[in-house]
Amino acid sequence: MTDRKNDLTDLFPRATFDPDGPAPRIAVLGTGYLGATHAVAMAQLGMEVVGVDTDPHKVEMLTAGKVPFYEPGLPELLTEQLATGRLRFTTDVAEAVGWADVHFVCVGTPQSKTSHAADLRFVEAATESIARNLTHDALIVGKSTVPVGTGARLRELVAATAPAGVRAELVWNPEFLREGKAVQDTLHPDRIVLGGTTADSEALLRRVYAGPIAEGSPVVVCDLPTAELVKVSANAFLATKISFINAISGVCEAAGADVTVLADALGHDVRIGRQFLDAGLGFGGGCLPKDIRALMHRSNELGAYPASALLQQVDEINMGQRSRVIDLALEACGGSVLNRRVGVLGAAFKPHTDDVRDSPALNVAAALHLRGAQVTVYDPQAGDTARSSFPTLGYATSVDEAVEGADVVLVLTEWDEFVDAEPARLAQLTQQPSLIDARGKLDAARWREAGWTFRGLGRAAA
Ligand SMILES: NC(=O)C1=CN([C@@H]2O[C@H](COP(=O)(O)OP(=O)(O)OC[C@H]3O[C@@H](n4cnc5c(N)ncnc54)[C@H](O)[C@@H]3O)[C@@H](O)[C@H]2O)C=CC1
Ligand SMILES: O=C(O)[C@H]1O[C@H](OP(=O)(O)OP(=O)(O)OC[C@H]2O[C@@H](n3ccc(=O)[nH]c3=O)[C@H](O)[C@@H]2O)[C@H](O)[C@@H](O)[C@@H]1O
Repeated sequence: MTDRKNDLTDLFPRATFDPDGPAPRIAVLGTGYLGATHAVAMAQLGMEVVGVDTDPHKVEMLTAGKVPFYEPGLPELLTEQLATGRLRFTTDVAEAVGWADVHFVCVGTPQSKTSHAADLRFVEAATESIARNLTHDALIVGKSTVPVGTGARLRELVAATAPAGVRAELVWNPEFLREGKAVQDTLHPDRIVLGGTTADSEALLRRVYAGPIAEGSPVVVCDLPTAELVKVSANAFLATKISFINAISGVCEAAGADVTVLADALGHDVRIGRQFLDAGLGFGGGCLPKDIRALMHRSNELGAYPASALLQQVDEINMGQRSRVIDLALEACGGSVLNRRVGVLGAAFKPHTDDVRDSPALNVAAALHLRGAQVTVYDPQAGDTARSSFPTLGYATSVDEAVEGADVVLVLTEWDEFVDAEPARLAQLTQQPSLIDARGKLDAARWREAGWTFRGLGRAAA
């Protein structure tokens, strides 16, 4: 780190208006999936960065060059950026805030324990801790996903908390990265949304994102509520697209049509597009489910009932897919899974991550376990995270071990390892070769030829 003395009076304007002056120093509060990626990416873009977390274990790991979760490409970039001396991690928020010019808020906004609303305690605490520790003019940038209206309330908090004489602006710059592709999405975003900026803060953020902007990422400058709503609307639209195809998959099943071929045909229409039309077990993860529920809740608060009614249906259709897979498993075992061996392939909420937050796969596995099945789960990356969330399930360290002696095998996350598995060899390991493909990615003909009874969502039974 260079030892640059902070100028308590003009640092913010200097960083904004002088393109040849020192690049703004960045603090990133919260070093989870979003924040760790963001901190590393900001260093990669050439800025000096400090990542701050209240969890000393995470800070220790990141400082040692270890990413506390599985995200392809991130460990290599972390190691590279630590070596430049531009990137460091700390639990000392006062030191980090006193040092930085731009403070990104990347802490969690989980679903509240008692309602569909977002729990904003972490965002409030992080923003308050920034405002309280400011020693010079600074920009606070919200990146966490929040209900519309949050930024306006946080501005009041900052105004009430920041030391007298310090100029602190608060803006919203939501994040759209996908887990599994987080590095790529952060460095090459589809768009950069800047909400509630002044000319100064817009210029400063354009400087922070100069790399992606030069590469063509479009910048949308808007007011604070629009920026907050763009984020949750994007997730709500993606969720709606998935629930739409899952609703149609039910019609396909009843009518003897094939939902995968149908989705391909729909996707050729550029107005529709093929992405997010994979029918199956539905969406899970740390974001889509809680974000549509938070938007449902906020729409109700605002009296915007059509939005909440629509999202209620999207949520119900999505949760219904989990029940449909449980029903298929019961059916495959003759009506009851009591004392039956169930091999579960997949625990993560999607491939290329070890994230099991609201994972449909683990939800189905746990439901079958509750009905008396002996469930053995295998996931190439999410075994440890799954075990700590659902310690009562059985865990295997290979596909073979999970399939061994199974009465039915369920593919619940579409890892390549499962899609490319050898059906003939695996059939020999089972009690009876019975398979449920809940993600629609397996080649049914290949598995049937190898002797498997193959069932999937959205395709007629053979
Ligand atoms: N996970 C993802 O792919 C994306 C997440 N988001 C949004 O980003 C936000 C964060 O999500 P994740 O990174 O997944 O959550 P996470 O739970 O992985 O990370 C949050 C981190 O914040 C830390 N933290 C809590 N309070 C703090 C404080 N006062 N000061 C410093 N650190 C604090 C926690 O210890 C934790 O490490 C959420 O609003 C989420 O909806 C947005 C886009 C993508
Ligand atoms: O706000 C967030 O945190 C992020 O949420 C999602 O990203 P992510 O949760 O990483 O995962 P997605 O790739 O969107 O998948 C979400 C879920 O939908 C499921 N899905 C996806 C696509 C599809 O066609 N069908 C389907 O069931 C996946 O299996 C997974 O469970 C959004 O795609 C990101 O843009 C957003 O930034």
